[in-house]
Amino acid sequence: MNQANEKRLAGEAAIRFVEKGVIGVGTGSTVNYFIDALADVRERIEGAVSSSEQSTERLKKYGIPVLDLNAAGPLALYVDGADECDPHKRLIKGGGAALTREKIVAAASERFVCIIDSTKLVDILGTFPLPIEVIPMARSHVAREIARRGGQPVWRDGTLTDNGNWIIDVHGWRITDPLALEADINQITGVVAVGLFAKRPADVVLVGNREI
Ligand SMILES: O=C[C@H](O)[C@H](O)[C@H](O)COP(=O)(O)O
Repeated sequence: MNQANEKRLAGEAAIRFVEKGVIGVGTGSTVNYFIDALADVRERIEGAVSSSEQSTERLKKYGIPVLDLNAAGPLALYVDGADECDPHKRLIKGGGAALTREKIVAAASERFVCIIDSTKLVDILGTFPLPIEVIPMARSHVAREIARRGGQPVWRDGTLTDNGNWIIDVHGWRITDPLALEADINQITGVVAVGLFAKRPADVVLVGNREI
């Protein structure tokens, strides 16, 4: 099966987790399939909290109300894609630069259903360069701190996040202890968020329509 087909199946399969209330919605090409399927059951839900301007636009196109997280309160369900997923459901995210808002909505949600195609499954995280959102003036400082830890930082030149910040992608890390690395990077001054989801991994992973 091709990659796009697996993404579509995963997006559609996630609908079975949707109950009434407000749904947390992630970002990316796989989530776009979820939003398309969500449109068919929009009568069932009150609305969505979105993790990006991109997803907000798509949700609104279908007439799905987009709510502010502060107004919505804790969410029962968050559905999002990932760039890599290890056997413990820990993830690398942020290939689309939406990692910070994604982390916030995931943290505020009781259940995180991650939708991916099979190319995203790995034994050890790190083949996909690890995205880090940084305050622009801290870019060089954070890059030096990353290099000191053995990573190769590459500025994603031309990308501005929805929060007005920049992205550094870290190449060359074989992430054997994702929890420790996430905590360590979060301590670097100027880092807004790191695209490692180890403290808050997914609860359910759908690879195509197969739950693992
Ligand atoms: O910032 C983007 C997100 O973390 C996406 O969920 C991730 O990049 C996966 O995207 P896609 O479903 O397009 O492969």
